[in-house]
Amino acid sequence: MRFKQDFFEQLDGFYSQAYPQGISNPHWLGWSDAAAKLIGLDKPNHELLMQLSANAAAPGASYYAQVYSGHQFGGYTPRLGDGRSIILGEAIGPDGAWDVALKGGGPTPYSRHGDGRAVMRSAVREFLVSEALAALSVPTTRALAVIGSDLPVWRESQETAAITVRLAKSHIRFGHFEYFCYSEKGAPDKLTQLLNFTITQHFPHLTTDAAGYKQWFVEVVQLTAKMIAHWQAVGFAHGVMNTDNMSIVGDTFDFGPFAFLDTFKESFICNHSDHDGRYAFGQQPGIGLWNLKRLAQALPPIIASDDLIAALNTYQPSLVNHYVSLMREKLGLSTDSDLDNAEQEKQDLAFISQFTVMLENNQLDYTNSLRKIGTIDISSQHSLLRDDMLDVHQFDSWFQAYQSRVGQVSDVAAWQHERNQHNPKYILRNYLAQEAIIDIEEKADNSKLLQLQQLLTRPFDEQPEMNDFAKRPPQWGQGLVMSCSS
Ligand SMILES: Nc1ncnc2c1ncn2[C@@H]1O[C@H](COP(=O)(O)OP(=O)(O)OP(=O)(O)O)[C@@H](O)[C@H]1O
Ligand SMILES: [Mg+2]
Repeated sequence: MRFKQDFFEQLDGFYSQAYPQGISNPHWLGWSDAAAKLIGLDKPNHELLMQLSANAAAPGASYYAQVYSGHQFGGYTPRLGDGRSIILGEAIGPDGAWDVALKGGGPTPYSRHGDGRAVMRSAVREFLVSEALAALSVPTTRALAVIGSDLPVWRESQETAAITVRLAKSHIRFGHFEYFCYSEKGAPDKLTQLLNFTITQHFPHLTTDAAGYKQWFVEVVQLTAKMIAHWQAVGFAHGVMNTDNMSIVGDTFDFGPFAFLDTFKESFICNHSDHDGRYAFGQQPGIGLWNLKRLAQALPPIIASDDLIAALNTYQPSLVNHYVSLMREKLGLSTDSDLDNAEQEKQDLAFISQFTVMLENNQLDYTNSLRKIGTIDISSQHSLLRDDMLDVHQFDSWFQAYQSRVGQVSDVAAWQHERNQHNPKYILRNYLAQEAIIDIEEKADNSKLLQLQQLLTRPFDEQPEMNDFAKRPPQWGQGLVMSCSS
């Protein structure tokens, strides 16, 4: 790894030095070749294992923990900071630099009462889902590796520690801006310094002046809208959308109790601690806006309020626009119609919503139902999807509208093939991750993890020998809810 240290060198006062502490008996549980490529690495080796398990120093690394705050479940916590994630620096790759962080690397000055560690089950889940989302083209942080150990850690019971090696274009969160607005004296200076750094590093096409700041916030709003549109389209519930888990570059960030939908359910809650459903699947678009408003509230010292409000007003149309275009690809709704764009979008959104309501009413699996679109011959009344319906009348009337919206399809096989490029066959279902974790826990066997990882790097490919991984969860794996004690 070849590092630069821009954050460390330019933002003194925005972090604390924090050295990771090694874990005993480190061993690779998983390694991502695709993530490795991003920072110019090839295959894992012993030297890297020692460095990334913090048993040896990584040449050129600085080791620091950033300070930030955040709104957690609606309430403001004035100081959080990296309590269990230690950044080595920005590793230089062929197409840009990536922060390398050891998540679970040991205590930092921000650990409060925590031990700075991550348990194996949560480290494995973060590793798998980062790479799975990337393969689905969802904007996300990446995971280079997950490293197991025999270091005991205590949660509800004794578990073992692991480290996820996270790669992020940036670790700057909405909460960084909140912290320097509310907690630091002379906030405008610090906020300006942070914003100038953010723009120079991550929005280099913008200028670091009033015009650039204004446009920057518009872009943050739109990147966030785009990320959440992807979540809604792919059926991903994040679970902990606190402002300290919202990345300033619009990447999915911090994987705790996340879940992909099995059965489609707007009110699906994946986080055991989320009693009111604040972060339920269907709430995510609204929470995205709520979080952007909290970010905007921290910015008036440096950006005019009118400009912030104008940018926030672009959120909803931008999210709808991205969501509808992703769903059009899934359903095969072409856009060369006589209607004007806005009217077509409105009609399509209503049509898509009828589709998801129908899935919910019929208690159908979201991913598998969409995948069946790729088996439909639009000129035929019969389909595998129809066979799944409890209420065929509702389906038939929806299908009639679908037929007229899709129109003539001259090459059915090509149309179906195209749908399969947008509707994954395989997602990281919670029960699959759980099976991989149980094998590691009980048999020290990571082969299921490796198999899953391989499978999920090609989620759109048929891979018929892996059919079992596309099945709905067995009884024990339905509606698994994860706790935050990770
Ligand atoms: N075991 C732990 N030890 C110390 N601090 C912790 C621990 N678990 C969580 N924290 C801290 O509590 C806060 C909220 O935790 P949260 O689960 O959102 O983040 P995280 O998963 O630890 O890390 P990140 O947001 O970097 O992915 C963060 O400041 C985090 O560093
Ligand atoms: Mg977090």
